Amino acid sequence: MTKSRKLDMDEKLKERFELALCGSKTSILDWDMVDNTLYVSPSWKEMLGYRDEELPNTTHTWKRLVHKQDVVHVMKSVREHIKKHIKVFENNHRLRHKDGHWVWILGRARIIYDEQGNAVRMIGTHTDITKEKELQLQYSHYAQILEQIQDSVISFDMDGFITSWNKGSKILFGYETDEVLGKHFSMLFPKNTLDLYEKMMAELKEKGEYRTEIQLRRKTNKPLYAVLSLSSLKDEDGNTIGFVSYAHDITEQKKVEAILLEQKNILRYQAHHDALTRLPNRVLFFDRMEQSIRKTERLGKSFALFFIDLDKFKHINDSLGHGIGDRVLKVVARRIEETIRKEDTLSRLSGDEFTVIMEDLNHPEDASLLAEKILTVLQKPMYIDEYTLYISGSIGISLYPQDATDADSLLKYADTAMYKAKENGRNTFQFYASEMTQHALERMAMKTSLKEAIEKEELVVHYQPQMDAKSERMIGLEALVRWQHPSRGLLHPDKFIALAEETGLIIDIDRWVMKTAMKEVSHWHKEGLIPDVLALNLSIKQLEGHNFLKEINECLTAFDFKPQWLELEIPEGQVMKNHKDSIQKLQTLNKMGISISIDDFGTGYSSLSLLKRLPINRLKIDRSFIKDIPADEEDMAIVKAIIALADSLKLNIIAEGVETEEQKAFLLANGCTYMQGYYYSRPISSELMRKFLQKKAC
Ligand SMILES: Nc1nc2c(ncn2[C@@H]2O[C@@H]3COP(=O)(O)O[C@H]4[C@@H](O)[C@H](n5cnc6c(=O)[nH]c(N)nc65)O[C@@H]4COP(=O)(O)O[C@H]3[C@H]2O)c(=O)[nH]1
Repeated sequence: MTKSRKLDMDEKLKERFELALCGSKTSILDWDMVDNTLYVSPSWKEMLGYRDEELPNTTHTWKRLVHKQDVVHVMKSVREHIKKHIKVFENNHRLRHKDGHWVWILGRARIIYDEQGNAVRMIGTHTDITKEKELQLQYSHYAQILEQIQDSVISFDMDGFITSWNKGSKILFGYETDEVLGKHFSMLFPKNTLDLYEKMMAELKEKGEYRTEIQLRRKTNKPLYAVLSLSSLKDEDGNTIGFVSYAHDITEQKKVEAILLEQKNILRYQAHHDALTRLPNRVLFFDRMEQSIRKTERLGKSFALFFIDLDKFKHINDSLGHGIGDRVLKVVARRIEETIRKEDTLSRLSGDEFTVIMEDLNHPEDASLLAEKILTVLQKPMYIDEYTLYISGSIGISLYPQDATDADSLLKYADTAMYKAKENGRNTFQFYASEMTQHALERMAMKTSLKEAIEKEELVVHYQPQMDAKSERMIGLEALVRWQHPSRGLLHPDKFIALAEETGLIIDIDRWVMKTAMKEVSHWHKEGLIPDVLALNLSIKQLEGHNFLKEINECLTAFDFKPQWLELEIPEGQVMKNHKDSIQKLQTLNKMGISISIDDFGTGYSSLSLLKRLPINRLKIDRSFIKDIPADEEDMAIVKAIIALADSLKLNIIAEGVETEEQKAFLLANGCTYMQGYYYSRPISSELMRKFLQKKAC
């Protein structure tokens, strides 16, 4: 082959090479080591921002552009390749671009040796790997940052198994990498929070991220609170391939917060409480007043405000000193606190002035009962050191909303009333509206005398017959209590039963009526008279009493009274509030053969389901529905509906308050044959009833 032909071929080969590499980031270099010339393809110069003619094809060109720091290791690699220590030359180095920035190059080449084994030529490629290098550097920086940060960064796969664990995680959780890789991420959560963990993972999977403040678990089990951020890890196509967790330790911050909160609470407590008695002070008192006003207004109820001032407290302070005075105030605070209910608020306004907000007031008289109790506990002797002290208080009471609807006025009025109480001789209470005091005092006097009435046997039982209007035959009699008051004459139950119920005296009254009536009726049976069934009014309080079943059994035995002679009437309004225990008792009584009837039926809105559950034999139509028959069509419709209801529930029915022929006729026409009322007889004394029965027997 001629020399010119060979040169031609070389040129063509180079051209093909150039063509093949065109479009890639790779250029050719051909170093003739004998004459030290360097051929570089135009794309090489282009890669560095130069036109072909701007750079001479000499090794000097490369030397001029290479980074000083890289020259040594490039040349070292070349030498090692020449010596055949490495098969292929491969090296990364930087060349300066015309605009000054550095281009990272991957150089690959091979040495060509002549027959004597001398290196004569080195041919290879230069590839621009700047982007890859930058990415690699960036990645390595991120990896270093991740490794160095103090916070925990953990990744885990879709099934929750840990796939990476940085140094911060070791610090935070105390586990070495090999202790946790492949373990489940949930191991970092306290056992009692695993529910929370499940919820968190569900939300993370749904939304792709989750952030919370949470308690986590260290290897040592020492408390760890962290801000935990979780997010999903995605592949190039956006599919979730796992999750990454970032946890920042806030344990110390939490501790500080807890201390600050405690201090804040202490300061708040101090600002709202009296240091001596630990009761709410004036500030908190007004706050509670506002709350009570809002609540009471919403519920449409009322409350009472008590202003309590100790009588002659100054005297104790002056004569025995403030130390003793303070201890007296503490005792007073404790005694009042133990007397009021939990929902009431006792405050100390100043010195010896206390207030009580008595919530949820049903009757203003309840306030007088509490005032009386407070006065009583205050009067008990106090033993302080060697002293036995007797103190008393004066109480003023104002009522929301009757007296005023704002806190300031209520306090002012209670204060005014308290002064009136002092004027009236101390150790007493006074309502702001003076007629209330009168009323309360009357009721209290009534309560005392009612208590005595039982002991003094001032109560009497009257009986009212119950009739079968079809046959005009007597089917039973209802016992109704009366009070033979020494000064006020014969009092009917409407004057004292409500008070007896409020004070609990109803239990004693009902017990007394039960014994008296059973004894008398049993006697009549024995005499051969036929009183039939005795109906007794039963207060729910009596039914709820622990001994009620025992007491009834004792009466049955003592008076030889057959259970089927007895009927117990429970007012519908009280049945509604009844609970399981009482229903069981009624069932027991019913099984014994005692009848149960619902009194005043139609006034208490009892539900059908309750009626079905109760062991009832009879409904008593309330007399308010009978009163206006036949004038009131609505009442007639109600009575018809009650009769139909009793019919469908297979219950016996009786109407009370029957006074006229028309009422009787209406009831008979509509299927109610049993009646009770003035039409037949008013309630009469036992003496008259006995005569009535005797006449009937003849
Ligand atoms: N206007 C009018 N009234 C009639 C007529 N027929 C009967 N009455 C009255 O209606 C009341 C019927 O008793 P009640 O509904 O059980 O209603 C009773 C009952 O709920 C209660 N009560 C009476 N005695 C006792 C008792 O010993 N214990 C308990 N817990 N409550 C009792 O007091 C309520 C009232 O008793 P009383 O005043 O005796 O009133 C009785 C009776 O006198 C009538 O034709 N016209």
